[in-house]
Amino acid sequence: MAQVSEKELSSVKRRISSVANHLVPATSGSNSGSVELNNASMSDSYHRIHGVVPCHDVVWRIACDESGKEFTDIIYEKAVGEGIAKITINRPERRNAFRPQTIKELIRAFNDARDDSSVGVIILTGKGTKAFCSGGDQALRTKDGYADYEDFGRLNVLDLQVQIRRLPKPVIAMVAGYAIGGGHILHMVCDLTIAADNAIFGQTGPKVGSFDAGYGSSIMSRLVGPKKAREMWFLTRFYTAAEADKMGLVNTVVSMFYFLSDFQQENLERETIKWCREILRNSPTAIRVLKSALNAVDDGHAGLQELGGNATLIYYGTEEGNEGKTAYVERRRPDFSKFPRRP
Ligand SMILES: CC(C)(COP(=O)(O)OP(=O)(O)OC[C@H]1O[C@@H](n2cnc3c(N)ncnc32)[C@H](O)[C@@H]1OP(=O)(O)O)[C@@H](O)C(=O)NCCC(=O)NCCSC(=O)c1cc(O)c2ccccc2c1O
Repeated sequence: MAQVSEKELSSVKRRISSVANHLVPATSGSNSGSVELNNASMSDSYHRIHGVVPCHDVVWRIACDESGKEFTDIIYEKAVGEGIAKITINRPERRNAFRPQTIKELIRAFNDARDDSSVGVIILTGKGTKAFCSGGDQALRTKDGYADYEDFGRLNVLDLQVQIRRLPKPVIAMVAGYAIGGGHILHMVCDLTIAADNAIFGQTGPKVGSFDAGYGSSIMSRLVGPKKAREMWFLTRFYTAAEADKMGLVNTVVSMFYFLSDFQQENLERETIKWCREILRNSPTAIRVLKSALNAVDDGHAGLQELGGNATLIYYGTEEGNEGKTAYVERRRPDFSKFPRRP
């Protein structure tokens, strides 16, 4: 039998390792999390340079917006020393169903996180492990929407959906328990969804006399395909996290907890933070433009406007753009002759 030389052996090893580097773990949701698994198995120069994503605990600090008004229906936090904001719907006794006040507070917190240049990623979640959000508070439903402190109804969750969609930073839904009705739509309009293994997804609209014929239908159809979207809306079934994963409704499923010695540790947030940190290592402008590009076709004119706004934003930072403004301010004719007409 022919002997294999050291050189041939090392060449085979290199090729196997190169192929292995392109494999993603077959199962998501291990306790160690997909990011760690991927990185651990990769030894190419890209991974040597960028290294593994840190997994130390995050320290949360309560945040407020510029109004300084306290939040009652949500908890708004920012991670100390990291670009992560976390917004938690805080009505666990109602399975985190929202009322108009909840939505108003969510809009305020999302506005603040958008304007805060130290924030690069926003997590949306629900208090406790039983529900992410169970949709509109049915006890407050009126003939014209949902009403709490006012004597007219609102459907202001629609404004929140648009806000999340247009927000130039990634929004990650961290889902434990039920994501139902308007709550299910909220997770769908987020850019990514990290689900715990106890998560349950579904629409109830046609059972409780409601429907979302906007993003709730169109984005769902994009995510799971037109047939599955019809199934979700027409039959109003609930789906497990594993089923949602298979349907493309979520990015990954992780076990809610893991056990370290005798202690039960929170795993869902740990994994979500890893995803945040991985995003935060990347170029914020690239992420911003990509988010608008990924939404552009589906969002029509509004989508194009968002993408176009990003082009203007970048152009303002160029010498060429600046020449136009400077010439105007100096009351002279602009000289664009030095700028290339690229092929
Ligand atoms: C989510 C559940 C499946 C959970 O069931 P479980 O058995 O775990 O818990 P309970 O049912 O006992 O609930 C505990 C407690 O919470 C109250 N609660 C739960 N969800 C709601 C809710 N959405 N509104 C009001 N209250 C809620 C429940 O009554 C219990 O209270 P107790 O006092 O009895 O302890 C299950 O709870 C469930 O199916 N919930 C209802 C889900 C639902 O139908 N949501 C509404 C869909 S419609 C919608 O969300 C919606 C909102 C909008 O703003 C729109 C705007 C524009 C277009 C469309 C919209 C839209 O469709």
